[in-house]
Amino acid sequence: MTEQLAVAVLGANGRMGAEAVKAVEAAADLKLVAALGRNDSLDTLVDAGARVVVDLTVPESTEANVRFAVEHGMHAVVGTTGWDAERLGRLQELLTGRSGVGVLIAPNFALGSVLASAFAARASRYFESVEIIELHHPDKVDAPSGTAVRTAQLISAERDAAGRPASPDATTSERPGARGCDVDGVRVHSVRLRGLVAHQEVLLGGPGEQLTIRHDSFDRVSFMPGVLLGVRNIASHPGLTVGLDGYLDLGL
Ligand SMILES: NC(=O)c1ccc[n+]([C@@H]2O[C@H](COP(=O)([O-])OP(=O)(O)OC[C@H]3O[C@@H](n4cnc5c(N)ncnc54)[C@H](O)[C@@H]3O)[C@@H](O)[C@H]2O)c1
Ligand SMILES: O=C(O)C1=N[C@H](C(=O)O)CCC1
Repeated sequence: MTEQLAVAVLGANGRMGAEAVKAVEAAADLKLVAALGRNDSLDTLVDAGARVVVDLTVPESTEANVRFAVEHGMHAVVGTTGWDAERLGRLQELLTGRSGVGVLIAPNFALGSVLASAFAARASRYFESVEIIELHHPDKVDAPSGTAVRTAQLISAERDAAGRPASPDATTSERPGARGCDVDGVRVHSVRLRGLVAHQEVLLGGPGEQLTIRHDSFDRVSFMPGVLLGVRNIASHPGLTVGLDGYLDLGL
C-alpha cells in the first residue's frame, strides 16, 4: 500500500471542521494526524508531522494559521473566509521563494457551487443586468459570503473583458442597504435565515428575459469532495491558487 498522506484539520470542533475530520478519517489514502481547536498550539502540527493543513476556522485566525503552515513547509487547503486582496498579497509574498509549498484558498468547496459561479460569470457577458443573492444560516459571522465575493469578482472580470458596462440602475434615493453591497461593481444581497445552509442565486436580466443560476448546499457533506480534492492535489499545485476551479478543467 502507498504511504498515507498526513493531514491536520484546524477548527476541528466547528461545523465544517467536524465534517472534514470525518471525511479525512474515512479516506483510506489519508491519515488524520491532528485535529485542533481554538486553544490548541500550532506546534502540534509539526510534532504530528502534518503534510497538509486544512483550515476551517474563523476570519481572524486563518491568516496566522496559514502563515505558520507555510513557514513550516506544509501545504494549506483553506476554506475559511476573509481572504481579501491585502491578505492574499501578503500570502503571495510569503510564498515567494518557497517553491514547493502550495496554498489553496477555496471560497467554496462544493463542486456545484464552483460550477455555478463559473457558468454565471460566463453568462454575465451576454446580459445587461446581473445581481447576486446569497442565502445562509444565521450563525454565519461574515457577510457577504466568500462565495458571493468570489462570484462577483469573476463576473466583473468577464464583463470587463467583454466590454460590458455596469448593470443599469436608476436608484437616486435609497434606505441604507436596500440595494445590497457593491462588490467590484456587482450588487450582492445577503439573507440569513434559520434552516438554510449555503445557497446562492445569480440573477441575469436582459430585455424580456431572465436567467437564474442557483446552487444549494443542503448539508455540509456537499463540501467534502472538494476538500478531499484539494488535499489530494495540493502538492502538484505549488504557490497560491484562489478558487477550486484552479484544480478543475472547466474549459470555460
Ligand atoms: N469553503 C467552503 O466551502 C466553506 C463552507 C462552509 C464554511 N466555510 C467557511 O469556513 C469557516 C468555518 O465555518 P464553520 O461554519 O465551520 O464555522 P464554526 O464557527 O462552526 O467553526 C469554526 C471553528 O474554528 C475554531 N477556531 C477559531 N480559531 C481557531 C484557531 N486559531 N485554531 C483552531 N480552531 C479555531 C472555532 O472555535 C470554531 O470551532 C467560515 O469562514 C466559513 O465561512 C467555507
Ligand atoms: O456556512 C458558511 O459560513 C459558508 N461559508 C462560505 C462562504 O462564505 O461563501 C461557503 C459557504 C458556506
